[in-house]
Amino acid sequence: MATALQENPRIAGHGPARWDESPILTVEHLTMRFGGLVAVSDLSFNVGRGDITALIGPNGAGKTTVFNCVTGFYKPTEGRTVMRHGDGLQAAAIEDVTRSGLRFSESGSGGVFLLERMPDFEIAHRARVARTFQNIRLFGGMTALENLLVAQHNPLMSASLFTIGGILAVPGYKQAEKKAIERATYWLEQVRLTERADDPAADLPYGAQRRLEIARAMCTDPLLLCLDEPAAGLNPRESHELNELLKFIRDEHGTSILLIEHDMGVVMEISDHVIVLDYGVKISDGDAKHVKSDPRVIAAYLGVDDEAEIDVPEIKHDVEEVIEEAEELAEADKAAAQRKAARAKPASKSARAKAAGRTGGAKAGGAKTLEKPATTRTAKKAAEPVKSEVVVKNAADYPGRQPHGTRKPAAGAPDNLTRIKGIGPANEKKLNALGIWHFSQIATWKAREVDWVGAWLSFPGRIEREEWVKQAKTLAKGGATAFSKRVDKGEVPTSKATPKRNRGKGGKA
Ligand SMILES: Nc1ncnc2c1ncn2[C@@H]1O[C@H](COP(=O)(O)OP(=O)(O)OP(=O)(O)O)[C@@H](O)[C@H]1O
Repeated sequence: MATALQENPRIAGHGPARWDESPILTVEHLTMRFGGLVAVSDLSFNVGRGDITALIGPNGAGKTTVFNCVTGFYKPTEGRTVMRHGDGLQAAAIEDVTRSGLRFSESGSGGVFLLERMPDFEIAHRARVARTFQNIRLFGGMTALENLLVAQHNPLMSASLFTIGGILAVPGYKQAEKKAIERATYWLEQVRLTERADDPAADLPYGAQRRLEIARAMCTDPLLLCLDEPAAGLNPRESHELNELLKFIRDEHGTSILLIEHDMGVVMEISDHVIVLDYGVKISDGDAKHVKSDPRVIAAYLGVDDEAEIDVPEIKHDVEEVIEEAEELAEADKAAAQRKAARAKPASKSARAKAAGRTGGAKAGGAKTLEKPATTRTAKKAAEPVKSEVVVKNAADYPGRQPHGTRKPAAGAPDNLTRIKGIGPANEKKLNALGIWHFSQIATWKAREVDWVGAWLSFPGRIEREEWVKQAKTLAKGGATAFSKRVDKGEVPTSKATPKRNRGKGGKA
């Protein structure tokens, strides 16, 4: 059987691996339905041999579903997933296996494996695809070393000839056991856990448990390592160490890596190839540089919680432009107000007396006078569409109507708009620049305002899909949504921490 190292064109000096020329994994027209829900729709992509490939996308985009299909945890509704050992596309061999109804064919150092036809244990041990999970799944009561030995259960069982050969310590078994311990020791060293080899896995710190999971997967000697959010919960130092570990696995062992990750720092730094999903559909596919500047990716990420981690110069430019316009306007208004004040005559005696009378009335009448009902004129004014205080130069270029915005938030404190699902920190900045600070403002938007904002933020339709207005109505009344509760619990990173005392009413941060 060829090792990953021998198969890696990067290491063999054949130049950089190109995922379409030398794919280790090919996903073709993959569709996964759960009842009426299409979690993944007609998805195709290649994972390059010896590459680190990242699968990214907003929450619910379908990433884990793809992983579950590739690793045999789900049987896809439609589509073909091919794992290749050995060089080249092996197109003829793949067609032969597909037609024959077999699950795989192996020849010498090569082989093609139709993963959708194989059970998960066979995908792991025969197709040599290993995985880790979003939630750590170590054997907590076993030591770190034992976890790595259990991962090698298969070769040990084969060596014992599936009999009591292990207990009798037949030579083949002894040799296999020695190899298993050597491999486990090697990987413990690589993930810097040698000192903790005899500690129960559950006693290890979180970051160490994540590394141990990767070590355990590597003990199965995979050609493709699938990692589901390996950086989740890691601090910046641990994330950096993870990057180094993954690059080491790729460069020194030639293992191809398919990675789901929300941490864009990790994705952009180490990925050779990035595939972006949104609502189960591929929206971008290329190297990190290409994907980072793809407008479809920017639009998709504008709506999610971790968008701040994406470097999107286009947004910065937009925001700066709008803020600049707003500042110019404010300056002009201030100058006009000063000119008007200078021109104004001092108030007449009768006007002063009238004003004094009103004040006196208020004092005498107490709350009744202070809570004077709105006049017909003010009520009428409130019903009319109000011209926004924040003027956008090209407002007319967008469909619909610019919503009313105010230069300053009421009572000096804006709401935490990122408590609305679909508004991330970058969007919040753009909305603030537009004078939108409060849930109550978004709650008043009608279809025309939604159209305008959708076009201005460059993602038509998204606001309706995410139901910003509905969420804003609930939040404006001091209620909470399932998403805002997750933000309040700190499960979703946002631009600012929501203090506990403010989580109820309005959720000001
Ligand atoms: N077993 C299942 N049964 C029903 N629906 C499911 C199942 N697994 C996933 N889904 C749905 O499929 C969609 C995609 O989910 P998936 O977990 O693949 O997304 P994801 O991109 O991995 O999200 P996240 O980044 O939040 O982990 C979601 O709408 C989810 O609710």
